[in-house]
Amino acid sequence: MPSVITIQGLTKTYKSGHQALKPIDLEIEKGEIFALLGPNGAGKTTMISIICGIVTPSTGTVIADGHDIQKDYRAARTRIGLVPQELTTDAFETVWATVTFSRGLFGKAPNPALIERILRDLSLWDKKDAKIMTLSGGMKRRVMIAKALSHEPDILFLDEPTAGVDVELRRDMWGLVRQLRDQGVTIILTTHYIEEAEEMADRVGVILKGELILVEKTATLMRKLGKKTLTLNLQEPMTVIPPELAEWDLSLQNEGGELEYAFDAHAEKTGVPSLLRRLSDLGIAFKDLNTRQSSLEDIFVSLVHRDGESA
Ligand SMILES: Nc1ncnc2c1ncn2[C@@H]1O[C@H](COP(=O)(O)OP(=O)(O)OP(=O)(O)O)[C@@H](O)[C@H]1O
Repeated sequence: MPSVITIQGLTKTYKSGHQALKPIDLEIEKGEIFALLGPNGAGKTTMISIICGIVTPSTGTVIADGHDIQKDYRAARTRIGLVPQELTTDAFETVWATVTFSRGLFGKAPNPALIERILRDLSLWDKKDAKIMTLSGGMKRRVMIAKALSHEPDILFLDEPTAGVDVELRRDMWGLVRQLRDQGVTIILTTHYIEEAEEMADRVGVILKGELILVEKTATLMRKLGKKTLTLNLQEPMTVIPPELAEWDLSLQNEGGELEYAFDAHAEKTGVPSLLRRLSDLGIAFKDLNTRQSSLEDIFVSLVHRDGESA
């Protein structure tokens, strides 16, 4: 896939002296959904703001759809739609006026048919004459998306699109993002909801303390770093793990009622059959067993943890 955004050696040190971004190199592929995942203060908004021309980088370059975001700002910015975290819309305007005005800001000719389609796609059509202040929080978020799409960008940035929205609206947003991707829009979203990245993104970038520590296809990441857990529901609770089982990475859960074994599902020898044989030899009976693939959340927590240890 050709890349639609090329970031090279991008850094940002704020006037306060705080280095929000360490040198970042990243290619965003055309038509992908890329999730930038990181805890609060990791540098996600800083990175997006630089690409969208709101914050000036300290060093480095960003090329968006063939245009340097600093040297060729207007051309680059026209290709990009931004849905910021904060609602930045005039409360007294109507939905129709504010979305139409946004398109005009990019010097594009009026296109009422397009605005109508965007509002219909976002289920905002019956609110087109409503003043922004009368809308619910979820509706206001949809208006922010409509504004960002009004000038027909090829690249859409969504900064924490579902922070603080209810589960239903989150699902709606996900559906909408997929629909946009199917129309050929490249989507970059920031999130600290792991579930969102796992569910939505083709690729994930993990940013911690201004450093992009990992970029990987979501599926590869899950496969590579993912472990499996085997849980055995014991017939009789255990107080300690017998020394005969020391060679397996076991732990007791639920007051000794469950024996858990964490293993690498891709290893040639998982250790599962030999564990089950040994349990049988020791007369340890279980009522039920199940295995669970570790989620992106487990992976993320272990990465953050690892980073904390090395810091
Ligand atoms: N204008 C500024 N001046 C000085 N420091 C700033 C400025 N803006 C952000 N920072 C700092 O840079 C770091 C990265 O902030 P940024 O907003 O990019 O993080 P984030 O990953 O988007 O976090 P969140 O998920 O909370 O939005 C933080 O430590 C923040 O305090």
